Formats: sequence, structure tokens, C-alpha cells
Amino acid sequence: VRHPAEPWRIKSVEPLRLTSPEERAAALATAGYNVGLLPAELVYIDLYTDSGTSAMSDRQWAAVMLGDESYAGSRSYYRFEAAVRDHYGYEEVIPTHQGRAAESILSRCLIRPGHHIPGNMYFTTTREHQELNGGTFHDVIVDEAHDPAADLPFKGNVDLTKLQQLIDKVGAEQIPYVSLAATVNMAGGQPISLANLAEVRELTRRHGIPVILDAARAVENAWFIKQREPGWSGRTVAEILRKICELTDGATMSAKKDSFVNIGGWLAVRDPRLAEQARNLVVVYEGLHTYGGMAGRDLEAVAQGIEESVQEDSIRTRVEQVAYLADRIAGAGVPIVRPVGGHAVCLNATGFLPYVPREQFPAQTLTCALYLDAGIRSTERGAVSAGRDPVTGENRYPPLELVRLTIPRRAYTQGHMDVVADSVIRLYERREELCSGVEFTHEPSTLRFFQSRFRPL
Ligand SMILES: Cc1ncc(COP(=O)(O)O)c(/C=N/[C@@H](Cc2ccccc2)C(=O)O)c1O
Repeated sequence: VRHPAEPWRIKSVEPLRLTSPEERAAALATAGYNVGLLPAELVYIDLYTDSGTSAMSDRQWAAVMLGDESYAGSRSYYRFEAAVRDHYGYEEVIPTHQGRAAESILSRCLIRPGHHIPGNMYFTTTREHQELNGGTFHDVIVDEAHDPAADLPFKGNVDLTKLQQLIDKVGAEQIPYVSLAATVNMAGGQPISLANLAEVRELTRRHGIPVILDAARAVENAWFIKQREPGWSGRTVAEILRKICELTDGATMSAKKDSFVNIGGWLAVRDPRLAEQARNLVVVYEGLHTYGGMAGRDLEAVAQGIEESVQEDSIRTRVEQVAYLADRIAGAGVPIVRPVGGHAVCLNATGFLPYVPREQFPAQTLTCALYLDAGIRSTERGAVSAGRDPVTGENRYPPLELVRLTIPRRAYTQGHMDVVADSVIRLYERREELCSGVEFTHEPSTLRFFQSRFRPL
């Protein structure tokens, strides 16, 4: 796989520094063996997240200068609203400062204690807000999504039998909405097909259950539909994105992903009554409903970012850079999640470190080894992220124990991808030496992944 030639050239750069092994060892110990607690200054290649870490374009920076900071009804709000309406197709557009704020407001509007929310695999903040409002999340994704080696084109698909069984079990009136992610982050950035989305839409319509999309990486999902789903190769990404949204009743959006911005998000729905309920909560938690926790300049950057995100060369080269990294890593025999997702290469940590028992958190252990080896920050997407069962308090050990190499958009070059590939391959060749893991020294009760601290065993 060749590294794509990007449809842009670099106009501004930010210096990076490679620390020494001694510096990194000291920094990691200070950070409690949690790379998320490292100062960014001590990270060389930061693959912690694609959220808010992308490079904005010159047109986005120019738009920032045009930000209208009027408190109510700013020009920038109307430009933001028009961009969401044009490309995602929802009428009622409500700004929030980022995705989890939209998830919080949606959950507060729709979920009551005792409710059940089916979805295609969990996402940490999405499930957290569903649970905080008394709901129970039920995973109705196809079984193959939990198998890192299952190389299927749409592992983000819903298993309609699982969905129907939940409806039969709890009753449609106990299901406020079906929560669908495009793409499915925790499965490795796996897309849902339009055919499956249409079947979910049809099934839920029969029971009067709304479908709410998590659109964070829906442009990447649209790209995969164009590449993999029969009948769509001739359509533009923009047309396919509209089609995805048409099959849903609303969406939460972290614009920090597809739309390239450093901060921003929105909640969009079709139902004006739900929209007014959400706007009332936005005023309480985010700021007036025409800025929702963003400055006017942020609203402008999101609007411009949406326009850029659906350009064919932009999304193609974004996904192809990830494929390049995956190809180099897999070519050396390293076990990764198949097929490769849109935003990340996911290492199968149980396959990579077979001698580290699940109770010693192999994925967490591998993120530490990658940082020590080459100053690369990656993301634990395994038992630490999965947290504890809210009822039993026991650790959840999901089948997927992954280390996510999450690629920011328009930020790193082929040289950086090669440094990452070389480091992963070097570690894989030494994997027999990595035979003990880590244990908690500090474990927060909520979303422990971000603030946990560990010590090596
Ligand atoms: C599918 C989906 N839906 C909603 C949100 C929330 O959106 P927001 O509140 O962050 O804007 C996210 C955030 N995803 C970040 C979070 C993260 C994880 C580990 C390290 C750093 C950051 C990530 O997976 O990288 C998401 O992926």
C-alpha cells in the first residue's frame, strides 16, 4: 500500500521533540503508567486521539477571524446551522461544546430510569450518559465485531435478531431510542452499511422507536460505503452522508473528529418539541442555544470544516494514510483488527502479549511499552476503558483488548507513520520479553480510563 499524496501542502508547522529513553522512563513513572497523564511536550508522535487534534485549514483559520461574537443570533451560528442542515439534513440544529455534551443533553431529554438503549457496541461517554440517566445499554452489534480477525466489510452492523429480542423482552415503550454509531470506534472504526441501517430503520419504525446516530466519524463511514457497499461507488461521499442521516431521527456530533476542529459539537433532531427541550438544557449547561458552549469563531471553523470534510480527496487520503500504517504493521505479522478502520490501526494486545494475563491489562501494558520505545502515545481500548459492571462492580473484560493508534487528520506525514510502524514491529519482535503487566494504584469510579494510575508488576 502506497502512502497517499495529500491534497494539501504544509503552510505552518509546530516543532516536535524526541525525548531520551531516560526522560521517557521518568515521565511515565510520574504519569502513573498512564500515557494519558503525560505532558504532551514529552510525547513525540501523539496517537492518543483523532479528537480535536487535526490540523485546521487556512480557510478555517480565516473563518476564525470572521467569528461573530454576538451573544444571541450571531452570523456565525446561522452559517454553522446551514452547514449542518446542508450536509447532515436535520432541521433542528443545536450547538454544544463537544460530543459528550450533546450526549448528555440527549440522554437527559429521552432517558428515564429503567429504560433500555440498544446500540452497535458501546462507546465510553455515550454509555456513561445513558447510565447516568438510569438507562441500561445493550450491545446489539453483529457477533463478528467482537472478533479482531473477522475481516468483514461492515462489522458495525446491527444484528436485527438481537434488536428484536430486546424489544420483545423489555417492550418498545422502554426503549427511548436506538443508539447507532457510524463508525464503531471501540470495534476499531468499523462502518455500518446503508442496507443494515435501512433494515434497522424499518424494524424500529414498526415499533415507533427513534434512531439516533453518533455521527462523529460518519464521513469515514460514508467513504467505506462508497468503497465496499454494492451500488454506491458512483455516488459522492456527500450524497452518501446525507443518505445515512436520512435513515435516522437525529444525531449527536463531536465535530472534533470528521470536521477537523479543536473544539465543537452539536445535537440535531427533526422533532421541534425535542429540539426545544434540548435547547432549554443547552441554556442551562452549555450557553445560549445559538452558541452552545462555543465562541462565534468556533462555529465558523466547524461550518468550514464540514464543507472540507466531505471533499473526496480529503477523506480518501485520510483513510489511505491509516491503511498505509496498517499495511506496514500487519506485513510484519503483528495481529491487528481487521478490516482496518477509518481513524485508527488497532493492535490486538492479547495476540501481541499472550503472556500478560487479562487481569494485568495487556493493552495498558502495551501503551506503556510503545511510549518507552519511541515516545509514541497510543490509547488503551480494552478492560481499563471498559470499566466495571455498574451492578456487580466486577471488571468487564471485553473480547477486544486493543491498543488504538489513532491518527489525527492532516497532522502527521509518512515519515511519522514509518517511525510508528518500526516501533510497533520492534516491540513485536521482542514480545517474549514483555510478560508481566500492570496493576491499579488509583482507580476513579467514573470513566477510569482517563485518570487511572498504575504500577508495573
Ligand atoms: C464515537 C464517539 N462518540 C462520542 C465521543 C465524545 O465526543 P467528545 O465529547 O470527545 O467530543 C467520542 C470521543 N472520542 C474520543 C474520546 C477519547 C478517548 C480516549 C482518549 C482521548 C479521547 C476518542 O475516541 O478518541 C467518540 O469517539
